[in-house]
Amino acid sequence: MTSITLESPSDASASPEFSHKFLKRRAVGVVPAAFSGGQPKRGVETGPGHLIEFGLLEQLQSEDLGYEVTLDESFPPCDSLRPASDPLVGRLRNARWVSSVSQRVFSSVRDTCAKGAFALTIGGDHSVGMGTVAGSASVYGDLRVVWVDAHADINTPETTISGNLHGCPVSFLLGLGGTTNVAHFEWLRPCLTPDRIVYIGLRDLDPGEKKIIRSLGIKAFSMHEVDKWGIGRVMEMALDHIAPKRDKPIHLSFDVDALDPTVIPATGTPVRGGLTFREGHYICEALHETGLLVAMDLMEVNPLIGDQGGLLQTVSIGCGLVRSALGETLL
Ligand SMILES: NC(=[NH2+])NCCC[C@H](N)C(=O)O
Ligand SMILES: [Mn+2]
Ligand SMILES: [Mn+2]
Repeated sequence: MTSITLESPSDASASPEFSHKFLKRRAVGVVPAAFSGGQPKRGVETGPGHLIEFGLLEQLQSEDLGYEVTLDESFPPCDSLRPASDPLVGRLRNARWVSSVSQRVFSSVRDTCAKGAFALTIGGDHSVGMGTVAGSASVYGDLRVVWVDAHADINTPETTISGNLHGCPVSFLLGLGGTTNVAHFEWLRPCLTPDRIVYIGLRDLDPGEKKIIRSLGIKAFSMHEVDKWGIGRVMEMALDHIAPKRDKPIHLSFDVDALDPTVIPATGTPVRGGLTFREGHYICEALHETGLLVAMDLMEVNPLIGDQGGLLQTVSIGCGLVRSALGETLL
């Protein structure tokens, strides 16, 4: 991995108080997953650039947070890995392209985790979630996943209606419904079990996805449960499910469309009735507090959706979610 290390504030290295159950260093490795091939709307591949331009990396290095930040600068531009021909694989669109980019994300996340640093992936569409989670799981065998999303992204090659792979990464991670035999994805082996993932924020599932979640007994807190219990109880119950003794490494895969479209307008598949600004931040804060969080994805920021004001709001809130997951507090 070619990468640059941005200069850190001088006092950052001198943070002897850094204590984390799994990370070895106060360091973040950032993968700018500039990719749109998992869905049809262009623009989402420029999400990482906008987040970085808004100052995300500097914010993580700031005096307040003090991380050593390394950007994977060699991450290829969106279209450079696009194959000349990418015929449908069954119903799946851009399978070859999604596979090669996800594999690239996989290596970068794996390398960051292997160094004991926090792996932050910014996207980019959520199809590469198969690479991020596979990458952290390859280092942390006992990984748990918190998937925050309006969607379950658990369609299989058989259940998908759209054929868009950003609706499928979880089924690949679990090895469901023929995913282990899809052309081009030979590199990806199942690395998760249904009891090790929990969903928060769901509200727009395809019929086949509901069946899968019910039949596998996957723990899911839809917006109904968030309304019923409040986000505080939901986070306690979610953690009790995946890490009752609070001793397992956790990967947070955060699709910004989990938040309400009034909060996050610049995203490709908005669904009304979503999480509030504070609920989104609370999820990140509560996960940071566990001292178990080893990786985060912030996905589906699409700067081409909506107006300039909505873009600025989306990007600034996106950065805030990452800062919360990395320890920013209100007091
Ligand atoms: N990462 C996302 N925004 N996923 C949206 C998926 C929508 C729909 N369930 C599909 O499979 O096409
Ligand atoms: Mn989504
Ligand atoms: Mn998603």
